[in-house]
Amino acid sequence: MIEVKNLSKRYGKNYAVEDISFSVKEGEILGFLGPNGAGKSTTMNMLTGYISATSGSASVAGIDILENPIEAKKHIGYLPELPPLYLDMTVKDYLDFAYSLKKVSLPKRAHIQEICGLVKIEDVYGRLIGNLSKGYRQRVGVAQALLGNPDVLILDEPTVGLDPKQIIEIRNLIKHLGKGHTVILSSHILTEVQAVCERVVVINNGQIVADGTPDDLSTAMTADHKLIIRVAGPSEDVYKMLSKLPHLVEITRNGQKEPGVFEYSIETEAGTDIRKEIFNRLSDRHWPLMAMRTNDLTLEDVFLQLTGEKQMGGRR
Ligand SMILES: Nc1ncnc2c1ncn2[C@@H]1O[C@H](COP(=O)(O)OP(=O)(O)OP(=O)(O)O)[C@@H](O)[C@H]1O
Repeated sequence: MIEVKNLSKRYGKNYAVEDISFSVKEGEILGFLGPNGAGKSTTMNMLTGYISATSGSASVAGIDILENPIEAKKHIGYLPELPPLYLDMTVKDYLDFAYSLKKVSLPKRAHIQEICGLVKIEDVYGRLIGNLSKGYRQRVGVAQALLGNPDVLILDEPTVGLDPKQIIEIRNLIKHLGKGHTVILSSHILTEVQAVCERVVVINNGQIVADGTPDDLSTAMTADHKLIIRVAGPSEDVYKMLSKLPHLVEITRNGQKEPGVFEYSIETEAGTDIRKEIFNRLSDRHWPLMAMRTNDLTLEDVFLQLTGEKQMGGRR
C-alpha cells in the first residue's frame, strides 16, 4: 500500500532524512519510532506530499506521491503533529469546511455523521473547537483525516500533549481504525508502538536503524546468548562447571533464590546457543535445572542499543 524507496530530504548541508526505504502492507498498523528530531515529521510530510523530497520516491496505493500528488492525496488522510484546527469554528462548520476543501464526493451529511460516530464526537458536534479538551480536539483532527474515506491514515505523534485517559482513548481509536485502514503512526514513545502497532520502523538521525515486529526486535537483540538459570546444587561446584562451558563470555553468580537453589547469569558469544549443553551437563551431575530464561530486553533497551541514545527525547 505504501512504498518508500531511497527517500532523502536535505536542508542546506544537513540531511533531515537520508536514504530511507520501507513498505507498508494493506491493513497494517506501522509504528514510526524515533526520538525528537529523528526525521519522523519530515518523512510524513514527504509521504503526504506536504514537502518535496530531495531524492528518492514514495508511492501510496501505487501512485507516486511526488509525481502525482493530487491523485495520491485522495488515498491519504493526514493528521499532522499540529492539526490545522480553526478554534473559532464549531466542529460541524470545520468538518463541512474540510469536506469541501477535500472535494469529497461521498454523501455529505451521512458521511460526516458516520465519521463523528466512529471517533465519538457526536456530543460536541455543535461546540466551538476552541472550547474542547485536547483529547476531543485530537478526535476532530482524526475525523478530518477520515473525510473521503482514504485507504491510508498517517498520524504524526497523535497522543502528544494528551492526559493518560485521553491517550488510551486515542490509542484504542487508532487500533479500531486499523481494522479498515492502513495506518502509519509516528511516536517517540515505545510503549505506544508496542501497544498499538504490528510493525515498527525505528528511525534515528534521519536513518532507519531497525524494521520488524515489536517482538522481532526484542528477540533479535536478545538472541539466546544471554541466559539466566537456577540450579539446585552446590553453588561453588556448579559455578566451576558452568565456567567451563564453550563460548563463554561471562558468568555471574546472582545468589541463593530459594533454599539450595542458586541463580547464575550466563553470557556466551553472539550467535551461540548453549541451552542444550547446559541442560546435559547439569543432568549428568544430577543437579536439577530449576529455571532457565533468556535475558529479555524490553523494546526500550532495544531502542537504546539500536540508536546508542542515552535517553529518549524529553516530551511525553
Ligand atoms: N525546514 C527545516 N529546515 C531545516 N532543518 C529542518 C527543517 N525541518 C526539519 N529540520 C531538521 O530535520 C531534522 C528532523 O526533523 P523532524 O521534524 O523530521 O524530526 P521528528 O523526528 O519529527 O522530531 P519531532 O518529534 O521533534 O518533530 C531535525 O534535525 C530538524 O531540525
